[in-house]
Amino acid sequence: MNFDEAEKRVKELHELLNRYGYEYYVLDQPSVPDSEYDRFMQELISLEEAFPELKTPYSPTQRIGGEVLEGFSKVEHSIPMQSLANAFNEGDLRDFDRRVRQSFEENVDVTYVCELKIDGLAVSLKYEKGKFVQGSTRGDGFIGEDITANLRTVKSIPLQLKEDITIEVRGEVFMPKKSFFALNKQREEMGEDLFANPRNAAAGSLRQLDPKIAAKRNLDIYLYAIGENEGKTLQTHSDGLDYLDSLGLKTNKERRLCKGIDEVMDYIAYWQEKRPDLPYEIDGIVIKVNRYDQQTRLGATAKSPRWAIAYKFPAEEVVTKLLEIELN
Ligand SMILES: NC(=O)c1cnc(OC2CCCC2)nc1N
Repeated sequence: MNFDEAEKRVKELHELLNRYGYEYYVLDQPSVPDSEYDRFMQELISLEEAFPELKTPYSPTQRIGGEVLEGFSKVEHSIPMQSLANAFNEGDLRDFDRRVRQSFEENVDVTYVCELKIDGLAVSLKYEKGKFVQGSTRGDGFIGEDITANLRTVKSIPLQLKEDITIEVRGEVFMPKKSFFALNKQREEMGEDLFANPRNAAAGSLRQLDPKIAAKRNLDIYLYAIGENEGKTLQTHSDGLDYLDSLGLKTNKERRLCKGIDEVMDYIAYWQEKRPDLPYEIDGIVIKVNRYDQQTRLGATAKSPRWAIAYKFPAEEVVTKLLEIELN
């Protein structure tokens, strides 16, 4: 095979492997057996060995970096990553809804987007012309740490978007419950300290200086906000999440548009009940005003947006928590 044929085949394999990876890790609906994916990956590795100039940082073979980092450099968030104010009961939620509605002329309808509050680590992902170029932790909301090498190992984070646009997105990296229990079982057998919960396990994994360790931790992600966006102009948060889906980014499908606070209450009651059946941990529900123009009107305090609030589930009884761990 000459260089031109190899170049053409490498491009085909990038597209195939990115598509199969997306189906498997983002949609959870693989269209081919793992053996076919592995065969194409092996073919790409061989071609990159035979033609090194065809190996690019965006190749699916390059998810797991080589070197162990000395440390993490700092990253400034051009748009601060805000934190959420908390609500602990129905009264807090109705107060929030009243404050929102009173900020507008009488009887304007406010639609909310309700999302599961993933209990993980908030991160920012930057894509330039469709390529994943930088990932960072939230840090203090203004300055975070560059953990690009570790985030590249998260299989549900695409190295290449379906559109060649420049966009910054935010989301939560988490460790599924099953992976958490398996990791702690392994650490127990090795006489190592156990992680207290999946959130700590995810945070500890992303703090590893060696990407090969992060790569073994089965981390996953749900994106839930857009920062800088040179792509499509959007009117609502719900459209924003659908846009992220269209780019090949992973969003949580349990989100729901709620017309008014009573529907929000129904959604919360449903998930308070169904929460133990989820394959990942959530610590509450995030409620956001859907229309971006209404979000802008509401603005933010020094720390948190006035157009969103986190309803926190009451801390579970330790007994049920331990039982849950045993039963899973
Ligand atoms: N842990 C979560 O699942 C989560 C956290 N934060 C947000 O939204 C913040 C981001 C921008 C202002 C509100 N949404 C979420 N789903």
